[in-house]
Amino acid sequence: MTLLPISINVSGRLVTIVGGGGVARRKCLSLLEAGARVTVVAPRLDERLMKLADEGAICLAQRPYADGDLAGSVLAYAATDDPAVNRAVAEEAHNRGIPVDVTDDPERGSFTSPAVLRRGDLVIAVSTGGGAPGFAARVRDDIAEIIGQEYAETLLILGAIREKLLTASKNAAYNKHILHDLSAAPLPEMVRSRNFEELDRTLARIAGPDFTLENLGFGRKDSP
Ligand SMILES: C[C@@]1(CC(=O)O)c2cc3[nH]c(cc4nc(cc5[nH]c(cc(n2)[C@H]1CCC(=O)O)[C@@](C)(CC(=O)O)[C@@H]5CCC(=O)O)C(CC(=O)O)=C4CCC(=O)O)c(CCC(=O)O)c3CC(=O)O
Ligand SMILES: NC(=O)C1=CN([C@@H]2O[C@H](COP(=O)(O)OP(=O)(O)OC[C@H]3O[C@@H](n4cnc5c(N)ncnc54)[C@H](O)[C@@H]3O)[C@@H](O)[C@H]2O)C=CC1
Repeated sequence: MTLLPISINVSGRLVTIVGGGGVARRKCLSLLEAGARVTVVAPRLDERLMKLADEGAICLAQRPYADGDLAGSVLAYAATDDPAVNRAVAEEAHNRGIPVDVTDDPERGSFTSPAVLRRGDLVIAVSTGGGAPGFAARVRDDIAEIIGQEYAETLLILGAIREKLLTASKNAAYNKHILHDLSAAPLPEMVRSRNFEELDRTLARIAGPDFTLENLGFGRKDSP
């Protein structure tokens, strides 16, 4: 399958997961990380999901799926161990125009879940189009060896520079040129080695003398 990767904002929105086993748990934890309001419909619950329901972190309908359960959801997951139930969930989702991940039958669904690496706001998602999900996780782990926490810190710095640049000057071509050069510079390497003097010199050279870590609101020694 050739799929289109997109990044969806589910913050504060309702997402329904039908099924409450290990697969549902994995989807649920990613959804909570992204700030979704999650409802799980399943007669039998994984221990972790049960605990989340007890804590009020998710809503629970502890019963078999019934047509209509997807009302008001922006996304749906069919994650039961019963293919007929997953098909019924897929059908309701398609009828309502709700994107659905059919976890046992990707061709029937409208999206699949990638293996995800998060470094702060930096998100790296790996998909094999359903070909070999375990391999997607392995590729994600390989990337994690290369892309460390310094990329999250670099992103914070670049975000602050971008905001300052965009407020200071409306010259889009000039800003684009600076941001391009900053993105290409070895900033993550400098952050990793805590070489903040060189980082400051590089920022000043590319963006201008005002662009020091201190001026951007980052304390020196513990920056950013
Ligand atoms: C289509 C998709 C639908 C979806 O769920 O979205 C799907 C479907 C299926 N997965 C199956 C098996 C496994 N899935 C994993 C793991 C993950 N599966 C994920 C996604 C996806 N799995 C979507 C495609 C993603 C893509 O290809 O890009 C990950 C990446 C993300 C996530 O789940 O959030 C997560 C890694 C999470 C992490 O580590 O962070 C492992 C490894 C393990 O468990 O350790 C195994 C066993 C090894 C193997 O089979 O490879 C089976 C057979 C079930 C059976 O045999 O009964 C089906 C059904 C079928 O293939 O038809
Ligand atoms: N996408 C993925 O990453 C993977 C997908 N799978 C597929 O996902 C399915 C689920 O896997 P697990 O979570 O490990 O299974 P599991 O056996 O741990 O959980 C199944 C869940 O489905 C619920 N369920 C059964 N009938 C239901 C109904 N009528 N309405 C609502 N809920 C119902 C059960 O109460 C239980 O909570 C498997 O059948 C397999 O095909 C399996 C492994 C990985």
